Parts: sequence; C-alpha cells; structure tokens
Amino acid sequence: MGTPADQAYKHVIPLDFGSVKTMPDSFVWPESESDEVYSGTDQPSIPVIDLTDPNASKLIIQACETWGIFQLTGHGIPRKLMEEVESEAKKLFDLPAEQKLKTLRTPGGPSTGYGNPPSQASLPRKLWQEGFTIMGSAVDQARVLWPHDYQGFCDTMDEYQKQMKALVQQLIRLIFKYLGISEEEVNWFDDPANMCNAALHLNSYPPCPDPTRALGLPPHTDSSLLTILHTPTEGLQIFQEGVGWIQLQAKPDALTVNLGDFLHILSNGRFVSVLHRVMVNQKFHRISMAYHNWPPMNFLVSPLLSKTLADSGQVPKYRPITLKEYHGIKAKHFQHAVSFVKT
Ligand SMILES: O=C(O)CCC(=O)C(=O)O
Ligand SMILES: [Fe+2]
Repeated sequence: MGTPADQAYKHVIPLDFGSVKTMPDSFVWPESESDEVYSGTDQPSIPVIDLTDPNASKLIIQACETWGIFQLTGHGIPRKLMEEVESEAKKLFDLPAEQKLKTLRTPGGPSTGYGNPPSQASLPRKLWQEGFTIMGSAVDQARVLWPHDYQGFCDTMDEYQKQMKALVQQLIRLIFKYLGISEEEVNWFDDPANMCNAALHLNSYPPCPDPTRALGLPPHTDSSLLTILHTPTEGLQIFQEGVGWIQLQAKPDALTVNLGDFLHILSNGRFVSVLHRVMVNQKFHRISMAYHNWPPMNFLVSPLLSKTLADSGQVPKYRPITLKEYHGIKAKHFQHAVSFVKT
C-alpha cells in the first residue's frame, strides 16, 4: 500500500522502461483512443512557413485560423543548439531510474523536475512516457543528477529557453497585432518575472514492445498561448474534424508551433487550439522538447481583451478567466476544459 505520501507521488512516477520486456496491462489503451492514423492519398498537409518569407505574417494567421499548427523554418534558432538540447535531454533520460527519481516533481507544486505529467492521475491508463520540466534555471536539479558535471546541461537549457522566449515574443506580437490587441494591454514580455510563465518540457518516449496499444501522450490541447515544439522524429499526430488523425512529418530544421487554449480564448474562438497526441514506436527512443508559454498566472484574460472586443463589436464567446482558475478546470475536464469557459 505505502504511506499516504507515497500514494500522492505514485501517479507521477514513470515505469522503469529499461527493466521491462513486455508492456504491463495498465498501459494498454482502449482501441478508440489509439485508433489509426488517416492513410488516404488526399491527406491535407500541415502548413510549412518560412519566417523570412515576406508573406509569413499572412500565412501564419491563415494557419492559426484553419489548423492551429504549422511548421516553421527560417526561425533563426541555430541547428547546433537544437541538436545540443536534444542530446542533453537524451543524456538525462539515459540515466538510471533511481538517479532520475531524485528530482521527482512534487504533485500539486510547481511541477519542475522528473516524472509523468500530473494530469496522468485523471487518465484511465498509463503513458509510455517520462518527462523533465524546466522553468528558468535547471541548476538545482542538474546538480543532483550530475554532481560534478552539470554546467553543460544548464548552459544549453538556458540558451535554448532564451532563444525560445525571443521567438515566442516575435510570434505573439505578430498575432496580437492582427487581433488588434495593443502592446499597452499586454506588457507581459517586459516583465522580468515572466520567466515563470513559460516552461520547457523535455519528453522521452522509450522504444515500446507493444506500440499499437500504447500512447505516449493522450489526445489533448495545450493550455498555453502557444507551444514551440522541437520534434526531430515522427510520432506527433493532430486531429482534424472530418479527416481524423494526421501524422506530422519530421523536418529536422523546422520547429512546430501549435496554438493552445489561451490563444483560442483570446482570439474569441477564431484560432484553433489543436487536438494532438503522441504515438510511440518499437524501434527508437523518441525525444521531443516543448516550450509552453502562458499569460501571467493572475492576469484576467478575456476575448480580444476588453478594449478591442468593444471596438470590434463582437460578442464574447468566452468569459474572462485567469490561468490559475483555468488550471483547475483543466485538471477536472482535461481536453474538454475550454467548453466550460463558454459564455
Ligand atoms: O512529443 C511531442 O511531439 C508533443 C509533446 C506535447 O504535445 C506536449 O508537450 O504538450
Ligand atoms: Fe501538447
């Protein structure tokens, strides 16, 4: 049974993947959740946008309205840094389970560190996944993982977060300009405390003995404004109404931008918060890096923010909400959370 404290931590402790040959029953998902990917020849393809293209802004807005996801090239993040962040993440996940567990995230706390997503507690089955979340400096945890050799990991994660933050700002400014939201209404980016409104999730999906019945991440939308994904290999799928699940093609140079619930709410439902999931495979260890960015925790977000909404004459489809309150709704209603904010 264990103590109550052990029980509270149980759902965030990943399987010791290196020690199992067959998949335990608790990881087998019902067929409807792991159903097949669309295989028609007329599959619509997710937009690929070059940020240096003079038409990039227009193409990004179109992609936000129709897909809620696009692949971005010409983003200026050095290829070397993208490779380094991936290899540092791999180094971390290759550590023995007992070492990784020394940095286990605390349920209910600011969930930095190692473990499964806290949302696993409300899922019917377990995930073939382990993660490590960083918010700002990773030094305290890196020192525990590698007492004599932690600087390289920290430097890489610091630099990557710095570059991601700049890219997010560029994209958000472009999007807000289109929505008519003025810079004065959102001074989030210049606030030094804003680092806590972003998190870098390192995701690991080890080779799985029974991949068709397992899931890396279940169908979900992100709560973020937007998420910048570095997914060097295939496994991410998105859901499109009328088509089904579509596999995202791996493009080593591209970053994938997916919109989250807060941009959907802010745009008064105009932009898509894309439903996505991660499938696992038998052959290789898949690693991905997801940089999530939110509004400040207690900032009251309303569609288009009140001034622009009044000017535009639109009727608000969502009520004003803070991220703090939304987290509570998400924990309860998961992928359906946004419908509980409707007016
Ligand atoms: O691993 C991936 O490709 C996606 C990860 C993801 O959806 C997330 O971290 O929210
Ligand atoms: Fe996601």
